[in-house]
Amino acid sequence: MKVAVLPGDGIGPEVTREAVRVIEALDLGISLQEAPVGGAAYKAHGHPLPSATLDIARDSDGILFGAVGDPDCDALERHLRPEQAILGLRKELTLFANLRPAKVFKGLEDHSALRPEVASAIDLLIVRELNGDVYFGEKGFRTAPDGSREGYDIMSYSESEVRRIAHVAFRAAQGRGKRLCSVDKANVLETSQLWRDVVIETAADYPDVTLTHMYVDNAAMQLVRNPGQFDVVVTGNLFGDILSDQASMCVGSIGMLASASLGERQTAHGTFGLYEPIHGSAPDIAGKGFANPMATILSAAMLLRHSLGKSAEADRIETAVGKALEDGVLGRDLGGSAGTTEIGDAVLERL
Ligand SMILES: NC(=O)C1=CN([C@@H]2O[C@H](COP(=O)(O)OP(=O)(O)OC[C@H]3O[C@@H](n4cnc5c(N)ncnc54)[C@H](O)[C@@H]3O)[C@@H](O)[C@H]2O)C=CC1
Ligand SMILES: CC(C)CC(=O)C(=O)O
Ligand SMILES: [Mg+2]
Repeated sequence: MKVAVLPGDGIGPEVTREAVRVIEALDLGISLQEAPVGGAAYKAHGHPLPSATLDIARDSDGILFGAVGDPDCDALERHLRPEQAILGLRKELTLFANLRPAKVFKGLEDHSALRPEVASAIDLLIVRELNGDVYFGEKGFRTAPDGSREGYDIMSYSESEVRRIAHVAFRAAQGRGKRLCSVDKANVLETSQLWRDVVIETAADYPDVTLTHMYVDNAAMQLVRNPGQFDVVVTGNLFGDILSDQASMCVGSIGMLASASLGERQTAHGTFGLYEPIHGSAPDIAGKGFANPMATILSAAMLLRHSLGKSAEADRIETAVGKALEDGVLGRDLGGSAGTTEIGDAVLERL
């Protein structure tokens, strides 16, 4: 079993280190190969996603990814910016289905941005499309007829892109509470109208799943009003990006939400995928030793479950994280004082 480890920038290496310690402690004979990505790769090799890194990622059974993003690189041309590395990996490896589960761990109810009785009901899965939408459309700057500057990014989805993510979401709903809410902006956007039409067509294959639709502005509101109403949410790349950061605060912190990005490729052990916390490189706290590594540790659990066929070990990691939280091991993001390594130690002790 081969895992590519791409720590990236900012807190990426700090949180990835803790997840790697957890994987190593399980002693599963996994071979870990580290490679540079993001701003770190740009500084060392002149490109945020060097071809050698992409080869290591492609050649693995699964990828553990930290985060990319470096304020020093914000003035670079778009194709050289650190963020292009994660976009490039998702696109090059056809990882189109991003699963972002959000559930309140026991004991965290009081640490949510919501009232405890509202937060405690959260157990949802955001299925975010990852290969299309405005992130990958034609973009650029142009001069308007009056001589002023314009920026543009084309939003589009093809029928096949919507259909394949809809199938993933319906199947996920079948394995959970059998309720799927498709989030779009079909009252304004043609991209969303197509999205809605294709999701409705796909529903015919899943008569056991109840499908509803919600506009994204309402969904943002419902997520804080009554998040317990959601089981599986399927949405596009941009809306899913935003709603998942919002969901993270509903469960307590962005430092808690893990993710899996999957495609269709099967390996000898499971489905090939990339696993990363939903947060970014957090330059504001990088190097200070108090980034919460739990989202990355939980991402490692998803890696074991989906890509390496190690469900029992994934359960062990999730249980250990839950126990650490119940025992009051909380990072600063959750109102506690535990540092990055201390949180890693606490999870390891409870494995
Ligand atoms: N997949 C990726 O690699 C992503 C990269 N980014 C990049 O990261 C950089 C920073 O972006 P931001 O908008 O600031 O988002 P961010 O997610 O990095 O940080 C947002 C806020 O949450 C806090 N935070 C994030 N993760 C945390 C953790 N594990 N523990 C405790 N606090 C945590 C940060 O300190 C910050 O105040 C940018 O360059 C951005 O493009 C952003 C999101 C995803
Ligand atoms: C940095 C972006 C490309 C991605 C992002 O914010 C995310 O995937 O959550
Ligand atoms: Mg994001």
